[in-house]
Amino acid sequence: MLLKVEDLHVHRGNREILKGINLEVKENEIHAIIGPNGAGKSTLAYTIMGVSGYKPSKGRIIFKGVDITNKSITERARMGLTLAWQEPARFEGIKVKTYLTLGMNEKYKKDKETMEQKIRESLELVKLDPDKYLDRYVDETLSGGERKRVELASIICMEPDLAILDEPDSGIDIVSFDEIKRIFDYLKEKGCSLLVVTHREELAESADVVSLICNGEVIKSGDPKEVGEFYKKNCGKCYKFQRD
Ligand SMILES: Nc1ncnc2c1ncn2[C@@H]1O[C@H](COP(=O)(O)OP(=O)(O)OP(=O)(O)O)[C@@H](O)[C@H]1O
Repeated sequence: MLLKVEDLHVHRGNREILKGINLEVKENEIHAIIGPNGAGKSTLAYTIMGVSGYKPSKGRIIFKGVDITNKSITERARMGLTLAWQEPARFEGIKVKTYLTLGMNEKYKKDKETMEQKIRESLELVKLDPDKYLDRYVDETLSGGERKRVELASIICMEPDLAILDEPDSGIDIVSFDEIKRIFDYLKEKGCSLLVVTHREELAESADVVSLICNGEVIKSGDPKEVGEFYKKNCGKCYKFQRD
């Protein structure tokens, strides 16, 4: 098992947001997380990554057999875990090509040609013309959607063991399901696992496993179609779907 989340409890302020989450992600698995607004999906993503302010009050996070619950975000990143934020970050003074090189998987860093080829390939996959974007800066001169595409390109260059993607397609204009699916398939083929928070039904249905989170708990996990149908049928009817 690549990732094991055991009985995870997380508080924000004095509210308990995650109330005993159990979740498993296998090697080379695309695992989607679905659920209503405010269910705790992003909180789970940030807690797994170890973002400051998201320290569990109870439970454990095991990654590649190692308990990472108390490890820093940098240590987790070094172990092969990465997170793409819902809101893409800005990096003043850093060009797209530099940004993509910074996190690049060592295996592509052996020579300049291999590096350049990988950078170009990643930009093409996220539908940004390399000739136009390589020398742009990753700051507010790029639109939010463009930065989000650059962030996806950086994950393609990085090929982490597990990428946590928080709504990878939100804010991206006319990104078709096929486009994002192609990126996922590419990463899977390279041996990455993905934990994807999404509101997009077709994206969740194309995953290997879907977990439904409501009110800080995993309500159902398993076959994408089954979990998706359960969600549609029950959303709004069950007390579990109501927020505190
Ligand atoms: N600092 C905080 N203090 C209190 N409550 C918080 C704090 N931060 C977040 N929350 C609450 O935690 C709950 C879970 O938020 P989270 O962003 O994880 O939900 P989500 O499932 O990702 O929602 P969405 O689908 O809208 O992105 C929300 O109700 C939110 O208001």
